[in-house]
Amino acid sequence: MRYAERLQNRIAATGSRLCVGLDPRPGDGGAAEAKEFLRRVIGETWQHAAAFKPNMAYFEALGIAGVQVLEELLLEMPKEVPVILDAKRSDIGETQKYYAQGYFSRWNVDAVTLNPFLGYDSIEPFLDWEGKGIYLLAVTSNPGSADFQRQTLADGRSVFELVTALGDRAATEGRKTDVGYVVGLTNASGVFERVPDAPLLVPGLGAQGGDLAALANAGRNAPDTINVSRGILYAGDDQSFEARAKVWAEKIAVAYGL
Ligand SMILES: O=C(O)c1cc(=O)[nH]c(=O)n1[C@@H]1O[C@H](COP(=O)(O)O)[C@@H](O)[C@H]1O
Repeated sequence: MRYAERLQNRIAATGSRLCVGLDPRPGDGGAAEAKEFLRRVIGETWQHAAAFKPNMAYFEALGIAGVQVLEELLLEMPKEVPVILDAKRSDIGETQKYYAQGYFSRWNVDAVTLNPFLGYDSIEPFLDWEGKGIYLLAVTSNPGSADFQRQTLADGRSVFELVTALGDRAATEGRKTDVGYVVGLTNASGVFERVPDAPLLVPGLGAQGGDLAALANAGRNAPDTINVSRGILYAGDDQSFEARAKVWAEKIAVAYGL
């Protein structure tokens, strides 16, 4: 089964497009504390999760022990929930082969985020993996997305459309891996309608203040997932992880008109 189909099935089974971001910020307890914390988060939220998204940075920051925690958690995660590894890798094709092998084969994650700046040959090592997906950074949620991504080219296209052209090329070539895009909710104005069919990973909700109204009436049918990390892990209210995930999943469903 292709990645997009698997994700679509998960969304249909749960009625949720919530992607639970796994970005731990432990105290003095370090990697061991992060592991126990994330075990609780995963155990309480998975039934409301269309996907989980661990971001490599938060594990690498804890050193080898942190990466080991990620490796162990990947083995423990409920098999029903696709895992998007947020790695944002970018390198020459020869090196990317090893990232692809590490993530798709050794760790067996379902999808990864990639930075497309090095062009098509840099993503090619990720394109022939049955059942896997990649998300290319198209319009990110930070203010700097205006520096390159939302600039307009002489022919009227936006720079991010050069990114979506890479996915179109992969589809035309009949590659096995599904190509989706990262579109930050905070900068999504005018973007959703230009990528009608691709699966989107949409961060920026919660702590970054993205407005779900940007999704309403977008008329999307693709298997999009909307990420919330701090809004579930560190909301600073007296709610459980489960209650927070449920509320976000419901808000997203309403915005999508599910
Ligand atoms: O690729 C991403 O997931 C990503 C892209 C982007 O444009 N903006 C963005 O915030 N992210 C990631 O999404 C998560 C957002 O976390 P919260 O702001 O805590 O919900 C972090 O892991 C970010 O690194």
